[in-house]
Amino acid sequence: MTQPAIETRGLSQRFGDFRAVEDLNLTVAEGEVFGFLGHNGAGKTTTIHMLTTLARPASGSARVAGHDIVTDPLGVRREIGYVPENVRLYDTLTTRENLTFFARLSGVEDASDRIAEVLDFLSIEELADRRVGTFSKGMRQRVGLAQAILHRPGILFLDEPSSGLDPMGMKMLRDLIGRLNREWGMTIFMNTHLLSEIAKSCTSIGVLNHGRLVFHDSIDVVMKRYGDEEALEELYLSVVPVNAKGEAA
Ligand SMILES: Nc1ncnc2c1ncn2[C@@H]1O[C@H](COP(=O)(O)OP(=O)(O)OP(=O)(O)O)[C@@H](O)[C@H]1O
Repeated sequence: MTQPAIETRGLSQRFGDFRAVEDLNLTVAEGEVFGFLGHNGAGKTTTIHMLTTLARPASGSARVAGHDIVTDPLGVRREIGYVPENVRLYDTLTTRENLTFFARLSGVEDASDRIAEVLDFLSIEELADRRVGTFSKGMRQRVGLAQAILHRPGILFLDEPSSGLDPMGMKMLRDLIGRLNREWGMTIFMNTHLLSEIAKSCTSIGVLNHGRLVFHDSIDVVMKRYGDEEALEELYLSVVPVNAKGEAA
């Protein structure tokens, strides 16, 4: 059996007395498109920060591509790509200059060939020699995605990739995620608020409520049990109770 792409055991994060992620036990198999769902402040970004080694957990452990996030963070970083919700780029540089800079930083060999390949894959050749400072959210996100996949990572983390995109941008992003998964064999871990995106893109889903995993199953099982996309909402509301103010309780 192949090792899981991601495996966490009792993974927890605290900020002072506040428990942002509590005792997370989660396995994501290789080749999955995993959708991580939850209300604002549920702990999704905090989880991604731990798994991408940007933050050290308070307790518990996790392995990403077989590497321990605490004892072997460089091993993890070599195997992953990460697109944060707000992609950080050098606004005065062009797309190509940004990508060249990041390629050098992460030791990518044959940087110019790799850059040409990702520009072509993402259909953004026309953005190559333009400064990114003037780009729309969707354009910036594609440059962020280009940066994240330059070294052909096995696992790609996306934090709220659909946020701020128009319907066309969302469709384009969904197609790209599908192609990265099918054609490049990437495992995708995606934080999202959007049930519709989960239904269209994901092979499995997890639901986080106030830092705790309250549901995890394959999309096939969910669809069989709940029928359609609307029923996903029913599932979500059944595992994340809502208080009188309409907030996750
Ligand atoms: N550095 C920090 N210091 C203190 N509290 C933090 C810190 N980072 C996150 N938090 C808190 O931890 C909780 C989880 O935040 P997180 O950003 O992980 O949520 P999220 O599920 O990604 O939400 P959103 O969908 O709004 O991005 C929130 O209550 C947040 O305010």
